[in-house]
Amino acid sequence: MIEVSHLTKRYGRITAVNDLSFTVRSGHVTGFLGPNGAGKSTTLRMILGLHAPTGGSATVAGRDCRGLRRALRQVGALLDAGDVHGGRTARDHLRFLARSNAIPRGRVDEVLREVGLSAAADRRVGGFSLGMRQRLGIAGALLGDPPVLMFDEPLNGLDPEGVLFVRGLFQRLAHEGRTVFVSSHLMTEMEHTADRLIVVGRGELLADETVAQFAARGSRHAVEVRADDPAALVAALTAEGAQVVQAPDGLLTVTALDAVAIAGIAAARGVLVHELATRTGSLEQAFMELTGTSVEYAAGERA
Ligand SMILES: Nc1ncnc2c1ncn2[C@@H]1O[C@H](COP(=O)(O)OP(=O)(O)OP(=O)(O)O)[C@@H](O)[C@H]1O
Repeated sequence: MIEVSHLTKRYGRITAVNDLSFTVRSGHVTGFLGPNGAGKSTTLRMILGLHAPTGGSATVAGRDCRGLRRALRQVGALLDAGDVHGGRTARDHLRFLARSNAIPRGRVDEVLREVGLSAAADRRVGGFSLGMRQRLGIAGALLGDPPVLMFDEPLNGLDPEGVLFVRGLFQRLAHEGRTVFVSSHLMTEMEHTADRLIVVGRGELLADETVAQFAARGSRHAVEVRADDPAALVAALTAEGAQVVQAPDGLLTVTALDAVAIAGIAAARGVLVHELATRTGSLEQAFMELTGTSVEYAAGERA
């Protein structure tokens, strides 16, 4: 279990993480989702004890990771797949990690096999593709057989086979009762990877729920309506509790009432409906709606 309590990190005037509190449970794959610059990497680094928080605390299995000895046995992490000495072979890199964490040498070949890198074990990491580096990083996280695992954007650079493989691996680790915490800035990646989600924007918590609960936000229906007297229809629908947005061309987007109810209300008021269409939002839309005001860098944004 990972517990984050009122965690805050400031870099000068920038607040990267702001009073963040959440719990990551064992036995689940939990997605850590947020747009670029939302503070995910900074949070992961603080959980691992690599950065000191400005305020608050983070613990793994009840313990502060700062100064933890043989840390890879408690928590395995992939933070930056590029952070490996390119001149070393994959096997040498893992042997070095194993030695410094008092992990038996035999474990190196086991994890290489587990991530599908046995055939490349004696090749220099400098010649690895991004996907191979990700696999090597995952092997490093698995090395100490830890109960808690954290991965920062692990699906970056993986081909479709690699993505499926990693998803299967995360599910298996969770079924074994481990805590699996996976960051991403793409909802589409997390949709089939995680079963719980912690969503952040501008360093603050926006949602902490199951993927199914999050999906319920995404599947909220909106009904688009065109009518001969939009103003009268807006008044009638709003009186029935609907939320209505009117576009300059008269198109009404209605939420909180379904198409049948809207047609009935229009008929009762003698308003003629020309067009009535139900639109279903995607999970990606729900994510964008939730994080829309917290995106640090948006297309078309002026400095
Ligand atoms: N060492 C640092 N010095 C100054 N600002 C920093 C530092 N590290 C991070 N930041 C800032 O803190 C904020 C959060 O960054 P962070 O890398 O944690 O976000 P992220 O959610 O991981 O983003 P991404 O998905 O782009 O990796 C950003 O505004 C970033 O510019």
